[in-house]
Amino acid sequence: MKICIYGAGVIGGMLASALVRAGHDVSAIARGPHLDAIRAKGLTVTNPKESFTHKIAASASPGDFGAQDLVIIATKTPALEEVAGAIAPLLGPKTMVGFAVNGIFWFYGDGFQPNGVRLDLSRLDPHGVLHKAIGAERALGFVCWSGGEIREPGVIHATRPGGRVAIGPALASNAAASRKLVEEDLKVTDITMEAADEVRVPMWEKYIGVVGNFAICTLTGGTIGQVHGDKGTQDVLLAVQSEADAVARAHGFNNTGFDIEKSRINPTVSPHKPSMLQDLERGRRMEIESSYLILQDLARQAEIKTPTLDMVVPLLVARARNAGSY
Ligand SMILES: NC(=O)C1=CN([C@@H]2O[C@H](COP(=O)(O)OP(=O)(O)OC[C@H]3O[C@@H](n4cnc5c(N)ncnc54)[C@H](OP(=O)(O)O)[C@@H]3O)[C@@H](O)[C@H]2O)C=CC1
Ligand SMILES: CC(C)(CO)C(=O)C(=O)O
Repeated sequence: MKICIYGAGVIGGMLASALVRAGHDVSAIARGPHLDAIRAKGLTVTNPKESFTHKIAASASPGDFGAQDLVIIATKTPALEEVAGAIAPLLGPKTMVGFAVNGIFWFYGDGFQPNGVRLDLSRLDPHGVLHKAIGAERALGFVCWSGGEIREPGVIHATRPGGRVAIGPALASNAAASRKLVEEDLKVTDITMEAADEVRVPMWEKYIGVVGNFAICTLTGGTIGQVHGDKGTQDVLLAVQSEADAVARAHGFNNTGFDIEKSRINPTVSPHKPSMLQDLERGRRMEIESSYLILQDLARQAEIKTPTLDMVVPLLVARARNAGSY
């Protein structure tokens, strides 16, 4: 397949490497020193056990590549509007577009209406450019559990080998096409790729699992292991996760897998700093809208009380603003 990775950072780079190894014709949209390094030395993706370097076509300009079978957008969400403005050359009539991003998908409310809740997700596509330039008809969610960091331009380090990605369509009418893509066409073996007919299920599962870590690691500067290792910070992060779980339940997602007692008994010992904290430390824009403000919106729309979130979010917004990251 002809696959373009739009934003070959941590997640985009890991996916690009797995897709090259599965035999696909992979190109990457990148920019700055990262682009220069990929062009000069190839894209290197390492993990504690392996290292792969791939010579792939890379450019800052989508016009260099033409229509693709699949485009996977793996930028941070604040860049999505800009990506929507530039993506046209990569799109043919049958191109599917995957969104490998954390948080609530911008298309969450397309073809989905929970009983009794009036959804308004306009915050995630304020000028409607994602709907106009890409559209829910060709959109797929890629929910990624792998983590890592850009070690230096051109070099991505994954915390561990393998990983898990759940892939599913924005619209239920595309479930069969999406399942075929995952189960027959992608042929990725190094990462576990699962087809999800309703991608909102793994979206909530992942989101509820990280929404507490993101905020508390970012506010404290600690790793996931550190914030879980302290009962006080763990209590706060689990309270945020419980509130997110309540919103998911109000939308009919009753089995996200979140269990407050299990989360407490098995604290994560990960030395990973979540991507949001990495963004803060590197002065990059943070995913405040798609990971936090939207959750408050959804909670209010569903009349769910979120007292912990309502204390944590203003602190996070202030932290991000003071660092120039929001
Ligand atoms: N990092 C992680 O461990 C994980 C991240 N995620 C999620 O995955 C998504 C992607 O995150 P991550 O991989 O960390 O992101 P990164 O910041 O590592 O990578 C994004 C890349 O896209 C580039 N980019 C952004 N806009 C453009 C543009 N207009 N043209 C060309 N290149 C562009 C960035 O360049 P530049 O640096 O110049 O902006 C950067 O190299 C996020 O939603 C994140 O929350 C999910 C699981 C784990
Ligand atoms: C790797 C993981 C799960 C850690 O919270 C993540 O999603 C991130 O850092 O963005």
